[in-house]
Amino acid sequence: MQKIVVGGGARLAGEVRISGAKNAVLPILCATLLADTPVRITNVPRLHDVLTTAKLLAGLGAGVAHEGDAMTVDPRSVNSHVAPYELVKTMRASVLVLGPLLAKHGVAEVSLPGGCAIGSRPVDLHIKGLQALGAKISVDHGFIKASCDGRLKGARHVFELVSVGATENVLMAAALADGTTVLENAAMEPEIVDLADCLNAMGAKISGHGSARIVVEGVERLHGCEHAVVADRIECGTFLVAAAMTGGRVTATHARADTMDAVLDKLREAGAEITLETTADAGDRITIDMHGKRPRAVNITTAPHPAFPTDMQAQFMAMDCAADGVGVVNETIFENRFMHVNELLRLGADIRVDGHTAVVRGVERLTGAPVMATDLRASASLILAGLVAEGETTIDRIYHLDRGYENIEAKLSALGASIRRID
Ligand SMILES: CC(=O)N[C@H]1[C@@H](OP(=O)(O)OP(=O)(O)OC[C@H]2O[C@@H](n3ccc(=O)[nH]c3=O)[C@H](O)[C@@H]2O)O[C@H](CO)[C@@H](O)[C@@H]1O
Ligand SMILES: C=C(OP(=O)(O)O)C(=O)O
Repeated sequence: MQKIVVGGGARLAGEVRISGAKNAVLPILCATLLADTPVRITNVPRLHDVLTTAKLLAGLGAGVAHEGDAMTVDPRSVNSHVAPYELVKTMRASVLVLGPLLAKHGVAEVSLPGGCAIGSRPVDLHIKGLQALGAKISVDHGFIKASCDGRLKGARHVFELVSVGATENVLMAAALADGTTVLENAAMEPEIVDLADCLNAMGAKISGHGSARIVVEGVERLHGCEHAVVADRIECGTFLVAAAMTGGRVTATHARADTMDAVLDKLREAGAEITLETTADAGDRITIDMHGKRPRAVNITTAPHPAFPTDMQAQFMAMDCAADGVGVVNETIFENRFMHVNELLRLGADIRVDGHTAVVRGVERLTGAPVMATDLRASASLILAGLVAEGETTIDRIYHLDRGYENIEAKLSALGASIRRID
């Protein structure tokens, strides 16, 4: 099994190009099932999760073609409505074919995704939202079985909790429903905005996306379009934290600063100078300069967008481990998203966990050690800690990392990090 070896001590400097967002491209690829002509998606990151989604779509019968950073999906040949356990278990986002298959074909069978390392992750809110649009749904032998007579019907639906995936599934289904759907307490993440923008380019009539109230006037058909995936704010944040921890100066290009307010504010609080520049051909350029200083520890509380993202919690915890002072980290989204703590402790960190709160006392020096990645962002946090630890840190189970980071070792090497992949 492959591992990543990180040597500590280099101060990062240079430019890094940010890829398209994993959490935007996955729902968008599922949304292509709603169209009746081919959809071309660009700025597609090369990620394992994208390959899994391509396999899932091909398994449903869609034509899928890759060409550089573009993917074209032809949904006209779809002839199955089953998302099998083998694919869903490796990628939870597979459940996002439920709404599109149901709305377009009137029937869908999707394996229950189950939990994962970060928590139990139920899909009850997806099911309730689709039922509000008139779907008949049962859970049987580990599968969600959904059907509807004719078109789904527009309705007003209030989500009990803010859920990114449930908002996406119901939004996609509502796009082809008969009548108007109003979604209240909807998630406001930038990836939802990107999905809605893509659906609108396909002919949908969606407004209010990016707010907690989304209005969807259902249409009878959606057509192909070309859409460029929004920049990955979590990948970008991860590189900015790497620069902050190493006292470096790094410019992230092709980024979207307006999706990253909470993260940029916390980096400023940690002592970083942040400069933003909008360009015509390279998106936003976000420069972080620590002027060689060690970061100050910061407190963070994760919450739905626009608050601090749970997907950046592990990386900021890694920063606090090596920072000056004490940082308190509150995780309010997932019940079990502290799996990285025990691995960070192996590198010499000082962390006390009490329920959903971790108190992190920055230490002068972390020390390299063999560690194990437990989930995607935990893997990233271990790389970050390794960048400032004395000696070498070897990270096992890096397949998690390949789900969501495109070429992370090449991008970090280009910034001067000592990092390599070994078999
Ligand atoms: C592919 C993708 O975009 N993944 C992101 C998405 O995951 P995902 O869409 O799975 O996360 P949700 O926003 O749905 O989860 C938020 C909370 O709601 C709970 N919940 C969710 C659905 C449901 O039916 N019932 C329920 O109780 C979850 O257990 C969790 O506690 O948003 C998360 C929160 O920003 C991110 O960490 C993930 O990176
Ligand atoms: C938790 C994440 O992804 P997923 O929902 O695909 O597991 C993530 O991107 O950090």
